[in-house]
Amino acid sequence: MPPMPPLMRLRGLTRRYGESVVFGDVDLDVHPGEFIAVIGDSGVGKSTLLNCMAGLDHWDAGTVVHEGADLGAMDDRARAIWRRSHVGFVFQAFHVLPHLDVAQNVALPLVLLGQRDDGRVEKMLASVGLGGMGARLPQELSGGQLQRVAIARALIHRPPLLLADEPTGNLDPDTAARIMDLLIAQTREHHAALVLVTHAHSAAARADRTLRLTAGGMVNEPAAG
Ligand SMILES: Nc1ncnc2c1ncn2[C@@H]1O[C@H](COP(=O)(O)OP(=O)(O)OP(=O)(O)O)[C@@H](O)[C@H]1O
Repeated sequence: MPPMPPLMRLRGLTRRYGESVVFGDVDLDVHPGEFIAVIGDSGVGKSTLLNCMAGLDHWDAGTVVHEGADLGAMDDRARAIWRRSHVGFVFQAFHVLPHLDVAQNVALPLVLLGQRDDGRVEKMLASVGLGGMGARLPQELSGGQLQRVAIARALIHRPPLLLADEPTGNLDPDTAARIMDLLIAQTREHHAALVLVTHAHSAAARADRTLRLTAGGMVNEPAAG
């Protein structure tokens, strides 16, 4: 059988600010359903790379291709439309909208895609441990609960690719461990690929593979132990 084509393929991806190269020559294949952890020194461009993969940032050389579609060839509008249906994004700072209640926050991707809820939001809230909390406002939630909302929102439209940028960075260690359990379990349940940027070795240890971003490209990080 021929090998499965990657969901997303990065080739020679390079990002500069003026004369200074943030990262260069990044090659990466993300396969359907796999969990990749990306680690690297502070400032090496992990968040920038993730934003490029989401089509939220631009790059200076190289390609990002998702299932044959070249993100670099799309204009901003086409990229936004692509992102809506194909990507879920979880940020360190939650990015939950304060004036919408929990259920409305989670339903947002469905609204943007013109899809019906069909009880999906309630089911999703229950599966992230927020059953019955749909009518609450974000200000009434803890940090861990806010990140559960963000995870539910990132997955509600069943995107094949979930990008998470330090999603537990603002949480205490116990809450962080529980949120990581949830993120991994939910990603697996939805058969999504997960690319996680993290400084936490405990989180990286749970990935199918760990890659280190360096100025010169992406290198395999040997498994610990
Ligand atoms: N507007 C800008 N102008 C110049 N350099 C910038 C700008 N924005 C970001 N940078 C630089 O780009 C680099 C990559 O930043 P990025 O946040 O992607 O790194 P990171 O690896 O995610 O860092 P951390 O682990 O600390 O979150 C940093 O060195 C940063 O100083």
